[in-house]
Amino acid sequence: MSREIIVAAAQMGPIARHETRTQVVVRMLALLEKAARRGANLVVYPELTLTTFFPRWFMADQAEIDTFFETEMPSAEVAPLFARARELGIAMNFGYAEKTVIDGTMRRFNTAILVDQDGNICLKYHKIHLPGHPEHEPWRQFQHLEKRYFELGEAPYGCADVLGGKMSMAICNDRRWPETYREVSLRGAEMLLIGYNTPLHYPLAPEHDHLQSFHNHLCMQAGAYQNGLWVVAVGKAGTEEGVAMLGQSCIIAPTGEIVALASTTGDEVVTACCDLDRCQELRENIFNFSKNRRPDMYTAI
Ligand SMILES: C[C@@H](NC(N)=O)C(=O)O
Repeated sequence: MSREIIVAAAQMGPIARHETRTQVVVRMLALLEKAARRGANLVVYPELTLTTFFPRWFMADQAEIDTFFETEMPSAEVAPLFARARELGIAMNFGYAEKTVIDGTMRRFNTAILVDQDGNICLKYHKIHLPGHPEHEPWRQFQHLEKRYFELGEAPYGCADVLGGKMSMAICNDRRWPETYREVSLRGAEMLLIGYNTPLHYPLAPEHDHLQSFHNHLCMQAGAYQNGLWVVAVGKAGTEEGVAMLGQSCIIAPTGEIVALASTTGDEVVTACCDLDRCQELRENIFNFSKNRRPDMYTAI
């Protein structure tokens, strides 16, 4: 089997609060068709793809909060996306807010799924680094209440065999942590799929606002290179409900080079042919873990 796959980063422009899941799926389908015309085998969408980034609002009413959550996947609204991707033989990754019963308890997670080319969900991930704050903080221009609306994921990063390669997922803030890349790399991942929603304004350190796109690429390019894996990073971009969100969705080679980069902040597909064997360029050389890594010396972690 060929180790080259064509990957599409399907950036989404803003999604308004009033937009329905059905309207969003129409946009996702348009991106899927565009990716298919470019021969894509895998399409990657943003974090919380199906709705606006609702943690920007404080809501006290759980029934209102739950309108942003999915209780089944594929839901009736998302089923046409699954059906079309399966028909085209395309695997996909997207994020959504998940409400699910585990051991008799209602749980809520910021979730990503990997759907294989036959339409089966082969990997699910619950975000483990939840940014923001749990209480209403009116001094902020907008809220970031992920710590209020979601619970921390309790399972480590997973890895699945898809399209002849080993794929892992992470979500948004996870990409800033070096442990994320090392964890998935040690678990064998050759490609890491990341969706994000990143406001350009960071209320805790506004003096860094101008560095958002630099920090975005800095951590992912370093993570790709230091672990010898492909990174596919896809944002929900543009001005969403008055909040400017980072675009710059990209595909990064194991060398750390950006090989595809979105140039708008709207719905846009960028593609790259990714040879999974290129991971060996790093893993057999400078980052040959078994030969050169010194975990016995890293006692602080
Ligand atoms: C602010 C935060 N957003 C997110 N959705 O996790 C990040 O980009 O790190």
